[in-house]
Amino acid sequence: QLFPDELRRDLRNYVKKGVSYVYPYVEITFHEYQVDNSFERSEAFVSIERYLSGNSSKRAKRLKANVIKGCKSVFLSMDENEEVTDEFNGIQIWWTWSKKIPQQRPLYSNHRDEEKRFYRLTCRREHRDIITNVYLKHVFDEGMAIALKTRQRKIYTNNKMNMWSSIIFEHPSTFDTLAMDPEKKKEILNDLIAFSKSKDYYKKVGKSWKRGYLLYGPPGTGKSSMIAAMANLLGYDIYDLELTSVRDNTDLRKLLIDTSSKSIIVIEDIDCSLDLTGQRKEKKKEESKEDNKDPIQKKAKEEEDKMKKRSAVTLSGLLNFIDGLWSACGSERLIIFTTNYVEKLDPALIRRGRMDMHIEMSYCCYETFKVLAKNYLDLESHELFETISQMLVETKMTPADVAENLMPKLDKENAEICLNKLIKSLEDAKEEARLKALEDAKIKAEEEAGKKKEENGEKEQENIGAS
Ligand SMILES: Nc1ncnc2c1ncn2[C@@H]1O[C@H](COP(=O)(O)OP(=O)(O)OP(=O)(O)O)[C@@H](O)[C@H]1O
Repeated sequence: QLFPDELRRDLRNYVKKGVSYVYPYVEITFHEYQVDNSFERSEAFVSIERYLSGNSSKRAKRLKANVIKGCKSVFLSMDENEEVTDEFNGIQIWWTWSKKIPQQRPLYSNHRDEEKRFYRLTCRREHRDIITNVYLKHVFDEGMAIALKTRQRKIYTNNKMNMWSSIIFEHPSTFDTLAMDPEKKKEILNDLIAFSKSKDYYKKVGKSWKRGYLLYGPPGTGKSSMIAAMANLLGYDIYDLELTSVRDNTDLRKLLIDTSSKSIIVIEDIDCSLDLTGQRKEKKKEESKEDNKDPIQKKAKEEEDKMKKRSAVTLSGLLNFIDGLWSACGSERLIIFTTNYVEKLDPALIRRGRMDMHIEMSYCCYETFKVLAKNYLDLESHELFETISQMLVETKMTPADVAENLMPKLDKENAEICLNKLIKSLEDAKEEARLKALEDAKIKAEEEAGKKKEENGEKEQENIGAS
């Protein structure tokens, strides 16, 4: 008690210095909160926690189990004062988790004033450089990768306040369940995997790390299923952008900035979203054609136009969104457009470089059918396959319609009943197509006859005028 405070402090410092002189180890401490009044956990601490969760669950004897918000599995971490050993390039590293409780508690304290949690890394002094320059980067990268792998993925959509709102994304579609030509599927799969591993390549060629896909084809051919399969393959979030709800280009840019890396930005049915079709010059011509349309079609067109007019996003705004300067914020991103009418789109929007890969999702072929039969009926072959194969050549049916027929509706519906149901549907579709072709031919003939009559009438008028 008589020993003065200053002397005690000096003495402690000298002892520490003396010990560190002979102590062959270096210690680095990572606190949970870098600044005392910060509410955000330090990124380094969180990464170490993730990294050690895999490591410590194998080696530590006492573990804590937590369920973390946004994480899909139970998270294991080492318990207090537990030590685990890690090895990196033949070097041993020791990690401990501990906490300090201040002796004097402030009057108004929160939980972080009470205990200060930290990880401590210990390594031999001669390894200091490799640990600080290489090992720690490895720990942070691994921690980040584990966080991405174990997080709950989300699907976002833009709301009226021009912000993203999200729910957990749990679509079951994968490349195994996706029915399409196997060669094409393999090509897309390889392209995606190559993209996800090309960080350094994109840096080398001076391009931001993103890729555009255009998915086109009739409704029900699996465009949305393909997007879900892509997201599941790469572990990306999805941002489903509803362009008609975006007021103008500034709002579009804001939404872009608010997206995260490792994500897919989707604009579905882009031909219906905005007046971006590049056919504005032909509008007048089209308008005269509109007058001849039947009232229901006309009304639908008017509704579509009204939706488009609500937004002031322009084609150039959208092009900037895809590959302007702002698009470089964030990385590892796919931009996907889907459309049922690829010919309606402005060529500038879908040129290579913007939409790097154009993928046609088409009507069901035999290969597509075989995947669906395997998925829905667990069938790899059947005597009716031959008949179906021939019918699919003659009749156009979307995979969605084929799938609907293959799905057993009642318990008593077995595979054969479902296949026969499909055959009946294909026959009906074939007959329908035949009748429609006849009807179209009749209309065309009538139109041509009408045109001829008009021309003859005009000629007669001219002759009368001349005479
Ligand atoms: N190629 C496919 N592989 C597997 N299932 C498919 C495929 N195409 C369609 N389906 C089935 O049909 C349903 C509808 O398909 P999906 O929504 O992916 O089509 P789409 O082309 O996006 O249609 P739309 O253009 O109307 O949005 C899916 O839920 C899926 O069950």
